Amino acid sequence: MSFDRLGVIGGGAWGTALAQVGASGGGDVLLWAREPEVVEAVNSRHENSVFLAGSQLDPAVRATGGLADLAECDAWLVVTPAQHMRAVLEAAPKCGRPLILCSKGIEERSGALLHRVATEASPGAPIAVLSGPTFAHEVATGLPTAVTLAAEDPLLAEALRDRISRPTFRIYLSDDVAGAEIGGAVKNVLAIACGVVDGKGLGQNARAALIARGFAEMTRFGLANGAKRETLAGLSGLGDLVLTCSSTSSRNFSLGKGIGEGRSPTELMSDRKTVAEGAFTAPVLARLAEKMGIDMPVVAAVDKLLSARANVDQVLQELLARPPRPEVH
Ligand SMILES: NC(=O)C1=CN([C@@H]2O[C@H](COP(=O)(O)OP(=O)(O)OC[C@H]3O[C@@H](n4cnc5c(N)ncnc54)[C@H](OP(=O)(O)O)[C@@H]3O)[C@@H](O)[C@H]2O)C=CC1
Ligand SMILES: O=C(CO)COP(=O)(O)O
Repeated sequence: MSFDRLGVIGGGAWGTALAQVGASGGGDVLLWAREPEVVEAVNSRHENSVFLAGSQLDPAVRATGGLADLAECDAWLVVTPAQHMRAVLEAAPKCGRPLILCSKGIEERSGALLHRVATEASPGAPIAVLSGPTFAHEVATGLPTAVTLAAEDPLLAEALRDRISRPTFRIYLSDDVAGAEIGGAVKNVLAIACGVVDGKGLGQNARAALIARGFAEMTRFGLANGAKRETLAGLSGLGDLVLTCSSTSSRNFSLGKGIGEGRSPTELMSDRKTVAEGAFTAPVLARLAEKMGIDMPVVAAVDKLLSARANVDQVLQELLARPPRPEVH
């Protein structure tokens, strides 16, 4: 298996940063973006001034607005927002190229993890998942980063790793596709909660407690959905949780911070062009947890805040009034 020419589906910050990684080792990359101004900026000025301003791209990254052009590529990195992945893959040519799913979320209407969505939209395509603590702007400038690449087929995983990894973009392999996806999806919801704590001025003790208790929720949900404990404790789970819960560089954390400062979630969401995936994952995750009988109080609190069924003081009071329980269960 060799993947000389990579396709990237999605011209947001992360798709653009991954395109840069894919080109930095000397291979060609074709980036599909919906917006003509992104295609034009990448092809004529080697930048994506809309979603990743300030990063100079390798000239080997070319952009297109035509999904059909991806048929020329040997494998596709799929980097659309989670809720748009199905529609974009359904519209893409059906040529069975390996798909590396790089988005983080759960499909709202089906409750499906993204590898299931991709399997349904692109039947027969081999699937891998790339996830981890990866702010796009840091990756695009070549700062050291490590990720999990999960695939059921070890030969596919190794071939993809050999094509994509760089000294500053280290790839650790796994066979736990569901585990890699669940960590990335759940941490976005927990990052909103940590942003609320910051915006409300609840202190760093509270944030650390939320990260640890949030990790317990991620673990319970993951284990009930086929994830391995060690994947959840690795880069794509705990690693990404720590990154996203500690920085205003995170869109999810910033959304939560705004809510904690007293702004309305609807107003905050309508103002944004970039995606805060946790806002779409929270309702479906809360619904799945309730249906499966999995205790996820922080996720439920974020869902209530986003849907304006409760305010910050009310969810805080509810969380603090929960009966005492053993830490490990
Ligand atoms: N940014 C990051 O640091 C990281 C992001 N991710 C994940 O990558 C995924 C993409 O995020 P990111 O690159 O940051 O996105 P951005 O917020 O930077 O950009 C939004 C993206 O959404 C696309 N989009 C908007 N509406 C649609 C639609 N109807 N159909 C298809 N695409 C649409 C935009 O395409 P268009 O240009 O055509 O408008 C654009 O590519 C998310 O799941 C995110 O969680 C993962 C790791 C790191
Ligand atoms: O997934 C990310 C870092 O790993 C990016 O986080 P945000 O989407 O919250 O910005």
